[in-house]
Amino acid sequence: MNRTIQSALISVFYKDGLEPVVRKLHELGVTMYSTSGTQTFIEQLGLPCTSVESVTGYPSILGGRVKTLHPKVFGGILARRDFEGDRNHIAEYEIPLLDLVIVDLYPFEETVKSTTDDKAITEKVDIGGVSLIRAAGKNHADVCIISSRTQYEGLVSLLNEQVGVTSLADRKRYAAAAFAECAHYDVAIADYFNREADNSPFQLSYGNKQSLRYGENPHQKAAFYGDLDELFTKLNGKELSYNNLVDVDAATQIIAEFQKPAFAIIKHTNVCGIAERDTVEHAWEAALAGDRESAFGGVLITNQPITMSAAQKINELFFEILIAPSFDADALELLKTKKNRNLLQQKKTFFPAREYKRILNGVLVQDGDTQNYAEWTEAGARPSTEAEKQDLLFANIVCKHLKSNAIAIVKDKQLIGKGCGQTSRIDALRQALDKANQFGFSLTGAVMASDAFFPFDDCVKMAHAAGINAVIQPGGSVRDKDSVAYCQENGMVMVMTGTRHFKH
Ligand SMILES: NC(=O)c1ncn([C@@H]2O[C@H](COP(=O)(O)O)[C@@H](O)[C@H]2O)c1NC=O
Repeated sequence: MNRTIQSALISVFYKDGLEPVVRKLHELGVTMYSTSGTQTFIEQLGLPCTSVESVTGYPSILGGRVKTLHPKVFGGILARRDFEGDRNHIAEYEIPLLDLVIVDLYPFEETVKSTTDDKAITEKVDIGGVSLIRAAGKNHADVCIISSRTQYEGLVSLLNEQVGVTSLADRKRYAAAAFAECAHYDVAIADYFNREADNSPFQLSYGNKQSLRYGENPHQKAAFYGDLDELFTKLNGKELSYNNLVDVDAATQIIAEFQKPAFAIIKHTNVCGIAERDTVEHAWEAALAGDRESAFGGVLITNQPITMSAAQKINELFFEILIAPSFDADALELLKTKKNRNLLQQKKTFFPAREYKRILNGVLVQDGDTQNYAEWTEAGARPSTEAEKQDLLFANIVCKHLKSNAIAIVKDKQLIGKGCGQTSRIDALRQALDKANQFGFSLTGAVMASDAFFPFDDCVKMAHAAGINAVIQPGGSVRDKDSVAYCQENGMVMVMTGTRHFKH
C-alpha cells in the first residue's frame, strides 16, 4: 500500500546532511515535528517546525533523557491506519499521526572510542531514539523509518521520484535497516557493559557489508563486513579480493611489530621475505633477496614512506598489493602505471586485540597474540652476543607470524629461510634450510627460531650441522633437557622465551 507523507518526526544527533531532507519535506508541504536541537537547526534554515513539547504538553526533562517518550508521540507512530479502534484513540486523545520518522542516534560507539569516562559513555545510551526507530519499524505498514544519516540521500531521491509517496516495499526495506541499526547499537552497548563479565554472550555486529567478487575460490560467495576506510586509503588498483584481504590482514599484523625501517612480503598469509634495514629501499632489497621465487604475486608491506628509488626497484616485481604509510608523489606515479596493482596507504597500525574463528557449531574467541616473549633465559653454552640477540628477537617475531609448525632462519635481520605449515617440526626445519640453500645463503652466523618447543634434539642437531649456532624457542617440552644439553655441549646459544606462538 502506498502512503503519502504528510507529517514527519525528526530527531537527529548529527545535523549534517539533514538540510536537503528538510528542504524537500517542506517543499512537499510536510508538517515537521522535532526535538529541541533538531528544531533549532530546521528553524535556522528558515523552515517551519513544531516542537515535540507542544505535542506532548511536557518539556524535555532530565537533561533530555525524556523528550519524545510520550503516548502522543508513540501513538502517532504506532497507530494502525486501517484499524478502527486505533483511529478512535487517535481522535479521542488528539494525537497527530506521524508518517515519517527520521532518527540519528546518540553516537555510543564513537564515545566509547573517545573516552573512558563511564558516565559520559552511559549518557550516550540513546533511549528515546531507539524506541522511535523500533516503533516506526514495527508499524512499517503505515510509517517510513529513516534510522541513519547514511540514508538521507536515498530518501531525497525517493521523495523526488515518488513525489512524497512511499510504497510498502520501500517502508519494509527501511524497517529492515532500522532493526539492523538497533541490533548493532545494542550489541555495542552490551559489549561495553559486559566487557569484564565472565559469562558474557558472544555477539558481534558489523555493518558496512562489502560484497566480494567471490570467496577463497570462485564458486564461493563472500562479503567483507568492516570499515577498510578506517585503516587504508586506496590509491590505485582493482577491488580487493577475499584472499587479498586475508593477506592484507596478515601483512598489517607483522609490520605492526617493527619500529625501524622494515619491509615484508606475504604469500598466503605467511611471510616469505622480511628484513629490517637503515632505509626502505635497502629493507626492500633484503626482504626480496630472502626468497625471490615466492615473492612473485605477493602482498608487500612496509612501515616507511615509499621513495622513488625504492619504487623503481619494487616496480620490477609483479605483485598484488603494496601497503605503506605514504608514497612520495613520483613514486606513486610510477607504481600506478599498472592499473590493477593495489596501492594502499595505511592510516594507522593494526593489531587485533581479539581473534575469532568459526569451528564446529560455534566460535572460538581468544586474545590477539600480542606478547613476544615472557622471559629471556639463556640456557645454552654461552649467552647470546648483542648481534645474535637482535637476530633472535627478529626471528622470534617472524616465526610468530608463520603457520605452525614453523621455523625461521635469520641472519643480519633478514629472513633467509623459513618452513611453515608443516606437520612435523623437523620438516619445517628441512624446508627452511632448503630455502636458505636455494638462494645461496651461508648459514654460518645465522640464528633459528621455533614457534613451539623442540620435542627432540633432532632440530638443534640438524641446525648445528648446517652452521647455525644460536636458537630461540619457548621451551616447555618434557625433553627440553636433550636440546639444551646438545647446545651446551656444542657451543650453541639457546634462548628460552616461555611464550609459545602456535598459529593454526
Ligand atoms: N529521551 C528521549 O526521549 C529522546 N528522544 C530522542 N532522543 C535523541 O535525541 C537526539 C536529538 O536531540 P536534539 O534534537 O535535541 O538534538 C537524537 O539522537 C535522538 O535519538 C532522545 N534522547 C535519548 O534517549
